[in-house]
Amino acid sequence: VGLFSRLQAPVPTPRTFSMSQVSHHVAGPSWNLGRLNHVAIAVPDLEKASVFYKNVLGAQVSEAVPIPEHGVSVIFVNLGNTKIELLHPLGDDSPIAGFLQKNKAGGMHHICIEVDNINAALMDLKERKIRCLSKEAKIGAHGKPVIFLHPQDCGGVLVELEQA
Ligand SMILES: C[C@@H](C(=O)O)C(=O)SCCNC(=O)CCNC(=O)[C@H](O)C(C)(C)COP(=O)(O)OP(=O)(O)OC[C@H]1O[C@@H](n2cnc3c(N)ncnc32)[C@H](O)[C@@H]1OP(=O)(O)O
Repeated sequence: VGLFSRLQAPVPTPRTFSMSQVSHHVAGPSWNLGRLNHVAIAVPDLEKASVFYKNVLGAQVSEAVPIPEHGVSVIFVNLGNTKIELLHPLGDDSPIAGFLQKNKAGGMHHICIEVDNINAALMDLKERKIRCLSKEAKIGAHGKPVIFLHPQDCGGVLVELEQA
């Protein structure tokens, strides 16, 4: 609720965020929200999903990349202005195993939005009682620091923030 009510609150002085070519309103006192980095989709069969995006939709699709620190294997689908991340569980306690148990056919798992200062975002969101799912930022799929925000505090959507 906090994140959304804050985004809807009147913004006194719109400023631009130089990382992106698009103008964005100020997201907080010391950090700014940027582009949509990716939409992540959990899939029960990575190979099948890869074939769908590559051969049926004609997208540019990477090889599968194991990311043991996050308990997932990932395939990146390049869409030009953003990416789709196809996620499959890796290891015994993958954070997406439960999601796939509940959503057998797979489904949209999270969105990832860039920020210009992940540590400032983390501190600010904690103060606003938005639950961050790790104590500090971890290195994400693109080699940059990321944090995840609890879906129950973000309108039912698991939100990842990535340092741009
Ligand atoms: C490589 C990296 C990257 O991109 O950089 C990645 O992708 S790593 C991608 C994988 N890593 C992560 O997801 C890390 C952050 N995720 C987590 O810490 C966890 O998965 C949670 C989001 C806290 C969910 O934990 P867990 O599955 O144990 O709990 P749960 O099943 O009891 O779910 C608690 C509540 O959240 C909801 N819930 C669970 N997963 C959800 C999701 N993906 N989207 C929206 N809601 C979700 C459940 O329906 C439930 O709501 P109700 O209580 O209303 O029924």
